[in-house]
Amino acid sequence: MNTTRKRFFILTGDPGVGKTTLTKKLTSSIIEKGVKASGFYTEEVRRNGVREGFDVVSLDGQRGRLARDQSLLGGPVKFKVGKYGVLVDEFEKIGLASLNQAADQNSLLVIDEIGKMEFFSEPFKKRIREVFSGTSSHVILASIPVRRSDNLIEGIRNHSLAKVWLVTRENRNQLHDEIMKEIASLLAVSS
Ligand SMILES: Nc1ncnc2c1ncn2[C@@H]1O[C@H](COP(=O)(O)OP(=O)(O)OP(=O)(O)O)[C@@H](O)[C@H]1O
Repeated sequence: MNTTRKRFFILTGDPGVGKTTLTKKLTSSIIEKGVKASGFYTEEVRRNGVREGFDVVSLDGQRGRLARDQSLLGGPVKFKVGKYGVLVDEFEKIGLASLNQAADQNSLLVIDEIGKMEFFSEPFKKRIREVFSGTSSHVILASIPVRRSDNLIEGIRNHSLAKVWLVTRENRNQLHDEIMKEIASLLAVSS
């Protein structure tokens, strides 16, 4: 693989705009081409229309709790984002572990998302620094929040190997084909 070609595909956009949905569609399309993929998604958890929190789901199908409304967690909560308590241990067991299993060269690493909740995990931050150091040969599909200016996230956004797409309600249905073309060309599979 050409080592200077952009291979960090980054989605950003407002909360709820469709980054996870797009990431899932792209990942399925890429796996269908026979490319190996690992990593995780974060998914909203709703009950009777009310958001209770978020789950972390690895590409190999394991699911854990990333965060829950604090009222649902008995006892004191160490890590909080708004009304949610973040379950760092559960995130590490599923999300971080899925990045550590990352397969060989030319495989896809899915990281949805790199945000405030996930950053309560120091080992996750360390792993993120490693995978974006440019020394591994993974193709990365990741999402980052649009409004957060953390040094590590800014470093990813401005990385010479990164290409960033702003996902909006207007473009979210077109982006799949555009991004798929780039990833397919990089991995030498048909789009
Ligand atoms: N292309 C689409 N067409 C119709 N509905 C969509 C589309 N993409 C996402 N949605 C809906 O919008 C909601 C939020 O989508 P999604 O979870 O993918 O957003 P997100 O940007 O990942 O959110 P978050 O910032 O919370 O991670 C979901 O209910 C999903 O079904």
